[in-house]
Amino acid sequence: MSRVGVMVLGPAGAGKSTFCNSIVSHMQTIGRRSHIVNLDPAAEPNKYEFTIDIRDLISLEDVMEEMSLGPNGALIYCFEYLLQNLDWLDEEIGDYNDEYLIFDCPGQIELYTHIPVLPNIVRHLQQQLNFNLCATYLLEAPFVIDTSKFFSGALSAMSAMILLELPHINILSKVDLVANEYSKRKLKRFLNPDSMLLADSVNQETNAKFHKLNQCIAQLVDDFGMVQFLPLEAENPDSVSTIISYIDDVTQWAEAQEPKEPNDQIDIEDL
Ligand SMILES: Nc1nc2c(ncn2[C@@H]2O[C@H](COP(=O)(O)OP(=O)(O)OP(=O)(O)O)[C@@H](O)[C@H]2O)c(=O)[nH]1
Repeated sequence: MSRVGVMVLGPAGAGKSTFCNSIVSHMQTIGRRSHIVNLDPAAEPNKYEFTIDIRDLISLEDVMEEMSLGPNGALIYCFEYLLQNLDWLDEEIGDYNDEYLIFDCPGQIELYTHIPVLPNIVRHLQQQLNFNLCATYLLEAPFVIDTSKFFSGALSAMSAMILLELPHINILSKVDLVANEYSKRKLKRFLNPDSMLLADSVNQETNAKFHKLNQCIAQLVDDFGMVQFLPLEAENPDSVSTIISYIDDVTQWAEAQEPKEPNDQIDIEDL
């Protein structure tokens, strides 16, 4: 039997850690055991204690100080160090067999959009540790409600989906912050939007020389089936429970598929 894990991804401040905590609260309510695996070497203290914490292996602060690196360089260093010491992760994950592992990932989206650090960790979890994984990608609803930002967010989500090659669920977080009626109506258009209509609306706000480009981006987002988002209100148990049942459905569906041939690790030089 494979283990189940959910990767929680998205830009800084999108609500990833809050969502991880909401998952743990929900699991406690339904009597299912779950654990947070913190993969952010610069994480702040969290409501629920991390069961597994990358900072026990390496911390951003130490790397910045000892290697005289800035925060971004130090983050990459931490992940390369983790990749070289995956036996640490194997040991930490050890016997968590029937339990639900929630991987709280750093907000620097370059780690899964530009360089193959997280993809390689994902491959390791799948192939060596027999994980059945699902990726969730959070974007803030108040940000995305501006159509041009919707496309930039959808493209970053798509980039993560392509690089990680996992069953993928898009989530619009902080929907409770979308307060007035006009914005709420607008938000509905983004949950299951018609990207071509959205492109028309961006076209009304942008210079004509960009219209063809807007149309192409909308087509791309449409072609990749990136247009569905689930609304999340982290403090609302019903909203969290709906998303978790989607995650369950998607992971069970993925498990039922034919196993893929193991890929080699992705090499930075190949990108
Ligand atoms: N109103 C509201 N605020 C939220 C929600 N989810 C998260 N927040 C707030 O948004 C802020 C950022 O949330 P985090 O969970 O720390 O976001 P993160 O994505 O883990 O941030 P990084 O670790 O910096 O990448 C915090 O102040 C949260 O309380 C939500 O559903 N509604």
